[in-house]
Amino acid sequence: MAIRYIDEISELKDKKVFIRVDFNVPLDEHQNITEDTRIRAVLPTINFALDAGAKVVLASHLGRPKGERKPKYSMAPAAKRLSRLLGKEVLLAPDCIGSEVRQMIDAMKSGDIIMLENVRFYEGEEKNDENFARELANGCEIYVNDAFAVSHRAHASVEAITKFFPVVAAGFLMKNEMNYFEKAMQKPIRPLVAILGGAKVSGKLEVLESLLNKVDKIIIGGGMAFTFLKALGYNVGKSLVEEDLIETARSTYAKAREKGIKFYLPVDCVAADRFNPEAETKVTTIQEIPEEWMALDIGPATVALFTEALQSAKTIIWNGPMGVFEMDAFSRGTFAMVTAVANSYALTIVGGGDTDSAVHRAGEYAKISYISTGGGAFLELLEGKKLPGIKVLEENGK
Ligand SMILES: Nc1ncnc2c1ncn2[C@@H]1O[C@H](COP(=O)(O)OP(=O)(O)O)[C@@H](O)[C@H]1O
Ligand SMILES: O=C(OP(=O)(O)O)[C@H](O)COP(=O)(O)O
Repeated sequence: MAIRYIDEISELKDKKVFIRVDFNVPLDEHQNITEDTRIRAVLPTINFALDAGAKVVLASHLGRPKGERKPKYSMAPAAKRLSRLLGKEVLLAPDCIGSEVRQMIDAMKSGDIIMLENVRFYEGEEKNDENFARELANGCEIYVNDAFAVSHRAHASVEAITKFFPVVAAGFLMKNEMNYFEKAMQKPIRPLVAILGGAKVSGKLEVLESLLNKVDKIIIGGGMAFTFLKALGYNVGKSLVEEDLIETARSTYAKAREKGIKFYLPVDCVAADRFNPEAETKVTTIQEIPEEWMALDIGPATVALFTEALQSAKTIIWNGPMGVFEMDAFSRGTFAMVTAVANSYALTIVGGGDTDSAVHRAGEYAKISYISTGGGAFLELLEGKKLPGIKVLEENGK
């Protein structure tokens, strides 16, 4: 079955519409939201429901409170920011289930909006517990999932809850995420180039394996490049290497070559004598990384090589920074790649929290075709997995 979207529901007026959003946003030590992209991203869905006269009940998690009610994980800052963005009062419920919440919802009028407290204050959420899901539905009549970033989790507010609604649909953010993903991966305009970086080799090797069946070129930068370089016999000093994955890296590289996929690895780097913003640094070739030093960014020759590799690309997908971009001394490679991707003529799709933040910091946000709100969810889609939250929408669609 195909997914039904919120604009295909015939009657929203006066209906209690439960919208699962992902307001898992970063907060500073004073509980101020430092980045509200995920809240802005669901405004079209919320506004659509409000304009249609629905009574909107929003549910989200924030952080990992592990089934306990902890004030620092309250949805209060998110509700406040949403209220400002909508220019409209957003009431924060004292909980996500229970009689008081139910009374608040029953008293709602058309065009009202309520934010429930963090669904992860209950263990039932992550356990995908049906009883909790039934309570969480709070007597609402229509379920909408617009929480792409958490759709890889089979949790109660994402999966089990759909059993308790006669009408189940997806929101516009979900639609965008799926559309861009399909454009890039199902029917890509070729050449399709994948750029992978970041630190988590273990998580990304599986992604890479499945990408071998789809892409024309692979560019590997960031920490994960050094496991590959070590597998190819280079001495990479103290650079990040996942020793137990060296064999897998070697066979992945060999498979790529067999398939005729161009596989780009760094040829030079910014090496440092320690993992510190004040470290002594120098640009070296990959062959010359000093024994006790570590590579924390790609070097200028690599930037030139990778930029050249992107020239002919018609579709680019990117996850993971090229270096430790949080420290100025090791940020040039990542920012140079942001520029190269932003100025290419390709359809460009970026996913992952750190990559997203690098694009924002470089001020190139507007030039990227699509920035996914999902990190883990985006990677699981790339791996070819069916996300539980999307599967239930398909099963309950049209
Ligand atoms: N050469 C490197 N050595 C160590 N860490 C690196 C290196 N390059 C990038 N990183 C780190 O990788 C982290 C991001 O990795 P990851 O979480 O896999 O990416 P994303 O969040 O975009 O999916 C960043 O914090 C960055 O500092
Ligand atoms: O931030 C999220 O995912 P991400 O860090 O993979 O982008 C989602 O809100 C999921 O959170 P979780 O990884 O605690 O289940």
